[in-house]
Amino acid sequence: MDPTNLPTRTTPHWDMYRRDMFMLAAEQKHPLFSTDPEELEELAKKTLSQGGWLYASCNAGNSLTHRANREDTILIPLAFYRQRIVPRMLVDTNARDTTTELFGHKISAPICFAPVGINKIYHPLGELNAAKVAGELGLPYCLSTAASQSIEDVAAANGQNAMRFFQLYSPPDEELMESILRRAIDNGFTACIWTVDTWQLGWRHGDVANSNYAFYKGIGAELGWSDPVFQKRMQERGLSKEKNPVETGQLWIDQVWHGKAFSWDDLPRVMKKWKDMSGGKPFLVKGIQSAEDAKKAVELGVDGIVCSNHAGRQVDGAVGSLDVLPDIVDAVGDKTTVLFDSGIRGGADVFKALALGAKAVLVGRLWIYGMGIAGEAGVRHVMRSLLADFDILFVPFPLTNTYWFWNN
Ligand SMILES: Cc1cc2nc3c(=O)[nH]c(=O)nc-3n(C[C@H](O)[C@H](O)[C@H](O)COP(=O)(O)O)c2cc1C
Ligand SMILES: O=C(O)C(=O)c1ccccc1
Repeated sequence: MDPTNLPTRTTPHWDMYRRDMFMLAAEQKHPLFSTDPEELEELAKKTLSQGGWLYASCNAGNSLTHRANREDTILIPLAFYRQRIVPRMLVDTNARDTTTELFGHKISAPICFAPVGINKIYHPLGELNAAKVAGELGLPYCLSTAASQSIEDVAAANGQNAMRFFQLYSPPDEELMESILRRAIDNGFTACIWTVDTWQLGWRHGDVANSNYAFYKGIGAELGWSDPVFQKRMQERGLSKEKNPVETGQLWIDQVWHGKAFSWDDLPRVMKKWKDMSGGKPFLVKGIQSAEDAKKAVELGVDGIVCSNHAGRQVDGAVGSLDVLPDIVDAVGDKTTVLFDSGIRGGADVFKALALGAKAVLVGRLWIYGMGIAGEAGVRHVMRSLLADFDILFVPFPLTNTYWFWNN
């Protein structure tokens, strides 16, 4: 195929990445690394530090939930493997356009960067790599409370007009919570995503066996170290970041991620705080896997839910996230914005989640591995590959309602 002869479109140009790949072939060069997710994983395993690889790849227990997110078995086809697309031909797809709106913001595709903590274990610049690429591609970026770069630096890397969310692990210390929310709001974070499935970490054998908890060694406390209220808390204990990086790192993690489970009664309080402080910006809960919980969250007034099982890292033996999406969409899809994550590895997966009713998806491990392999360029490569892959399958969505699907 003549790479200069691809159809031209106005926005966005995801298929340009296909052209870039063709051009490499013409120049006898190769892409940065394979775009096949399985090979990506293999390469990440070889390239990342042992701790980085373990932390990104470990799942709860026997990985049953992680596998349920994607895997087929002969007897019980599950999740992404069960859902199949029925391709239809000779539909005019030349005018396809992946842009969509999320909470009033135009984004260039229904794909967001999932919140991921302690990115410095993958690359010295950590979160800045992903925030920058997200801004550049016009995709929402979500910053984790357990980040290893500050709110301010991430916002600057993400860019002025970029859409960014703040993922909250809520500290019981109200003054501290207000302070981090204030900084997020002042730095242009337009929605709060409260994660409710990780009051404590899942039991991940690889991490347990290797004592692989970087946040307990002083990585992942950047939001605290750069926070005036947390700085006060350090001083009260006679600690400083410079002299006591490990203790203050532990103090931060113990504060924000205290192992104390909140309940539904806490939701209105946390949401009200964000709403009052931000002038009513969207508040979402992340980690919902049942229609009943989705209904409860909607009754309490959330603006959105993230149907997610944390990539299978929390409850071993839980249902596949895609398998529960239809029930959740059925229960609340007309009342709230339903986002989806856990197990997205390619364009067809994004397509399936959207076809089952998600408004957009979040992606985690794909770009983590890309970052671990090749920093900012690795994130860009993985995400442009995902977009190019999605673009091929994408047809304007009114059409998809009529013909996209086969399952069971
Ligand atoms: C290494 C790693 C760290 C994560 N850290 C966070 C976090 O700090 N906060 C959060 O809400 N979710 C966190 N998650 C979950 C992701 O936001 C997301 O739900 C999940 O990765 C999506 O599945 P995928 O990786 O298969 O795309 C983390 C996931 C991974 C793999
Ligand atoms: O590991 C995780 O899944 C996660 O959510 C997390 C929480 C705290 C620090 C780093 C990551």
